[in-house]
Amino acid sequence: MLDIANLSLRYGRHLALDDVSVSVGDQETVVILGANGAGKSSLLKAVSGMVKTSGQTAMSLDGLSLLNMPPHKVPDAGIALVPEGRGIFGELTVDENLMLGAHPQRARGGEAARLELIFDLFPKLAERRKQMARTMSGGEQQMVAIGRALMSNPRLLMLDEPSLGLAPIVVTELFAALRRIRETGVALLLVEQNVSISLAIADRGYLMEAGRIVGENTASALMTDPAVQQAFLGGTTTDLS
Ligand SMILES: Nc1ncnc2c1ncn2[C@@H]1O[C@H](COP(=O)(O)OP(=O)(O)OP(=O)(O)O)[C@@H](O)[C@H]1O
Repeated sequence: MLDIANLSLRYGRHLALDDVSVSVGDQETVVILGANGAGKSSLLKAVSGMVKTSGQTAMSLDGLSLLNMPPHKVPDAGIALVPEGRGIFGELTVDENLMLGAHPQRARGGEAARLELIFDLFPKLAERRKQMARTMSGGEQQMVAIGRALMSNPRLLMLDEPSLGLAPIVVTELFAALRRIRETGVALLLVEQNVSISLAIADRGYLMEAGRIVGENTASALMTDPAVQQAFLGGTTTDLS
């Protein structure tokens, strides 16, 4: 579904992404693993049209080229991003934040059904619909950010470090919701440093280092890969079943 080939990206003289090729199949969950500064956020920003690529980059969703697509058109193509830091509007209520996600043409008419799905996934939001977002906990704000992305009726949901700064029990709750979202048929492209829990919901994963893809395998193979264990996991795994 999402095909990225030979993606290169520069910030001035700094080559942040170097010949990166990544794909996400229909309804597939794919995780990009890598240390700080590896280029993970830049990859998601490139797909969202928020940064310009260079070189021989090819990027498409079901054959529709994403290169040169204006960023505000990307949600119309069926791609939603939950950015690092969430990007929600603190002075707006939960409902207002959610409705901001419903602007693409593909989301029109389905707002009520999507709200129902979101409140089923995150009952805490249903109880706090009129609450100002800035007064909510970090975990609840992340739920608002994911909910807002779902309001756009995406085929591909991209998440940039959704677990960042959250307590383990909240992370477990969020990832259980992500697993349910994937069961609704939405493909997920997940950038994470919490390797254990992200591999637990993923089909496949890529390892990224200094702007390059240095490994790729099924999630189960990566989970037991000694190199991954040593670099990220400290010998532990998470069971979400
Ligand atoms: N706007 C920018 N201008 C200049 N350099 C940037 C910019 N954004 C990112 N970089 C650099 O590009 C590299 C990749 O950054 P990126 O944020 O994509 O990495 P990351 O893997 O997501 O890291 P993190 O987990 O810390 O967010 C880093 O060296 C970073 O300093």
